[in-house]
Amino acid sequence: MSRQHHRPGPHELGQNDLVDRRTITAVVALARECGGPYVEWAAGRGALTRPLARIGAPLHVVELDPRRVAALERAALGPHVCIGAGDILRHAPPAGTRTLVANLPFHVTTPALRHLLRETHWQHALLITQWEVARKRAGVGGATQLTAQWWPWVDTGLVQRIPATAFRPVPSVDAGLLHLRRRPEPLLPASEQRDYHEFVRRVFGGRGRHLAQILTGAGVSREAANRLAAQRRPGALPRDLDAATWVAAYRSRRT
Ligand SMILES: C[S@@+](CC[C@H](N)C(=O)[O-])C[C@H]1O[C@@H](n2cnc3c(N)ncnc32)[C@H](O)[C@@H]1O
Repeated sequence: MSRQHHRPGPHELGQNDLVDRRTITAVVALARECGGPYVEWAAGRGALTRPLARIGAPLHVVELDPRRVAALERAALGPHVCIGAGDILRHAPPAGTRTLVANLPFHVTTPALRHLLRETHWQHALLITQWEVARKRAGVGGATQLTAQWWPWVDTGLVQRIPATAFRPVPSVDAGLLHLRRRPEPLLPASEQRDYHEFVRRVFGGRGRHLAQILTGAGVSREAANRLAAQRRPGALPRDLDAATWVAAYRSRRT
């Protein structure tokens, strides 16, 4: 078959569907708490879509696989549910969206997360990702550059571990439920996003034997770098900083 006519199969599309009732109930209960209108990315066969639709708030659904889209349309979930065929990496949640829910296809987790963080029309995102990804993104046991870059605007929390047996086909690793919340009161103004992102990139890419040296190399005053490093455990690295310390370090740059 030519590349042009290649139709990705279930594995390539990351079609590990949720089948565990308890997990579905927990995700939808949290979505209900966060409130609608809703967007669901990567809706699949509708394991989450159906109970989300029953909440009754507007629900905008995106799925790439045309067969799955057609099946969701046939399910006639109600006039408040809009089923869209499309790529989540290109989808912009409509203005007014409160909560975005996604059991993310594992192969696009990081690009989907990057894309989501750049989108502004959502307040909560409930994301199912591989367990290690969920832990890292939530800053458990060390934060990633991407998490640190968005922390002043988006708070992250790890809700629960989801065993691999909750999916069909069963993936090779467990998953986790990640909760991103847009901070009602950001720790930095949006106008500083670009400078702050660059600062975090410099710190993560910086050289130095210890944290104070790395921070100084990224432009933090020596005094502030020593003070912030002294508040962490010995041997701490940039990934060990929390949101408040990142902001304090950014604000302590030499002018
Ligand atoms: C892990 S399954 C989740 C399905 C369903 N939400 C569930 O929880 O059972 C991921 C779904 O994303 C779809 N998908 C894969 N890549 C996609 C993309 N780039 N944009 C939209 N959907 C995609 C797959 O076809 C699959 O239905």
